[in-house]
Amino acid sequence: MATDNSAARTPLMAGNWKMNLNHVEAVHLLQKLSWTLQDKKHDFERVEVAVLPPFTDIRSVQTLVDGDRMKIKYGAQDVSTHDSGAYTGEISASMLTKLGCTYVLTGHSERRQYHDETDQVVNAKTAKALEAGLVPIMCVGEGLEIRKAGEHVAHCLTQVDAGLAGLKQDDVRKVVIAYEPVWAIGTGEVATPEDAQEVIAAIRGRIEETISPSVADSVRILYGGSVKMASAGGIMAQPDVDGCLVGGASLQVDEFAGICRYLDLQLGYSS
Ligand SMILES: O=C[C@H](O)COP(=O)(O)O
Repeated sequence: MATDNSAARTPLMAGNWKMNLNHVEAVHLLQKLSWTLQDKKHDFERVEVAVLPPFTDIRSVQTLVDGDRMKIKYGAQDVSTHDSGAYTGEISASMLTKLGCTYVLTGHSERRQYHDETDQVVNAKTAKALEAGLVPIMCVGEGLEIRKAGEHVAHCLTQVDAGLAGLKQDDVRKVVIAYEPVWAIGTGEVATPEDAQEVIAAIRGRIEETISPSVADSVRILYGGSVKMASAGGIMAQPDVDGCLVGGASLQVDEFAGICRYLDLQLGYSS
């Protein structure tokens, strides 16, 4: 087992807006989120907050974040495996860097499922993101059948191994991994905190074994799947969970702000 170094890993709450919000709605939501968190005196050093808008909103988000000197970070939901050229519809990692993105999702289950992204494609996207100076949030997770068969840990570890294949140790240290059981995404079914801890601890253990204990201690591993304000505290209480990747609830400012403020809410500072 890796040493418990959880205190040294800054929790990350990332809101994946998926294919929602036009650029006007995006600006409105982000302004409201920033005001809400500032009103509540959110400490961005203690819990990092990021939003992942659709590509078409990123320029507006950049202008707002820069103009208002917001501490909220942002990123994209996907990236090309190519650098440039005749790849119609693709967006390169360097284009995202130019727009001030910090993060990019790779291997989200909706990309794997609806766009046939293989582990090899996820690996190539993760490598491209790192090359361009982005932080990949690489997603892994099992479907219901795999969970029912009790093969969820092995399945996720295979995805982790393949997604990180060939990366340098120092690059792996920068990667954020998100464990998202597919059966819990957008369904209202939340994995229990213990379910999340089981897989996330196994992922950390695998990185310790195959890469190094120090990298395993540094890598942030998030949980995603129907996270709400009410469930965030229990999930975050698990020693290996370093944050949440939030879908639906990130479109509701009060819910997402509540998730970002899970520490204050645990302590009873609700207003
Ligand atoms: O990227 C986010 C995940 O797919 C979770 O989505 P959800 O919170 O709507 O279940």
